[in-house]
Amino acid sequence: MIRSAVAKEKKTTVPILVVLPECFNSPYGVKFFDKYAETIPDGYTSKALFGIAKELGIYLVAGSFPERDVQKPKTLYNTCTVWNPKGELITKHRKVHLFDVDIPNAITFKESDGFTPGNQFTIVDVGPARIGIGICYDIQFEEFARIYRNEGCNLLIYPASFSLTTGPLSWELYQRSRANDTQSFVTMVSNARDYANEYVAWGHTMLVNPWGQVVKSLKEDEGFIATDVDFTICDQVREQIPVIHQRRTDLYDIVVKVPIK
Ligand SMILES: NC(=O)CCC(=O)C(=O)O
Repeated sequence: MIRSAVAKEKKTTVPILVVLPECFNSPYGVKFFDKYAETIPDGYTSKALFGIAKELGIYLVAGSFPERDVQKPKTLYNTCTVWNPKGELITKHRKVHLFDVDIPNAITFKESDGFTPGNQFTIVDVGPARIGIGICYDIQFEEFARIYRNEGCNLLIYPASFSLTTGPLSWELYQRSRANDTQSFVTMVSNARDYANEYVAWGHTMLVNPWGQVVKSLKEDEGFIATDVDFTICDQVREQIPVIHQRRTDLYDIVVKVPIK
């Protein structure tokens, strides 16, 4: 839950943003995706999210759930929907990088056997926050986060469900790296750990600041983080260490190949 200290100081309405984890209405496993998939926005889960956002008057970055394509019902996406306080669907992000990995004696997962990848960047403005959205494995791709930074984002949100193999190695590392690379706040919001599931999530929901410091984090159990976020910290870091203006784009660059909405 994120509030703006700036808005509070100015005594304007304080936007409240709630973030849910990846695949929050379905087990995370290829064999489950088709069973749990719903069309957006007329499926059961969309209607519930619409109702909650409206009733509580919040912005809701609703983790993700399996989306069934309306035109091509066999096509499924891992999709994050974003709702405003009126209960309107303001945007959705389809996971761009699917979790296809093979680590011997640890984990083999082929998300692309169930989902089709999305093909776009997703940016949403909420009060002083310009939010770039990714889903879980999307965080491993630094160029993806860099594009959000170049587009002026100051908060990167990744609903997530890291594995028990990669979680201890890189869950915190990726968030601190992306926060440091982009001088932004970064959060990954995870499902709690549940050993009854075939895929056991790492947990450890976390918020990292633009200095790359962990602001708050949970352990593996169910829980939530509630905190104010002061985006002036972002401005300070960017002013004091102005790397964005010091890049040598005469030597290298990052190219976007799709229109950014
Ligand atoms: N749900 C996912 O995308 C898992 C990503 C993961 O565990 C990773 O290491 O990345």
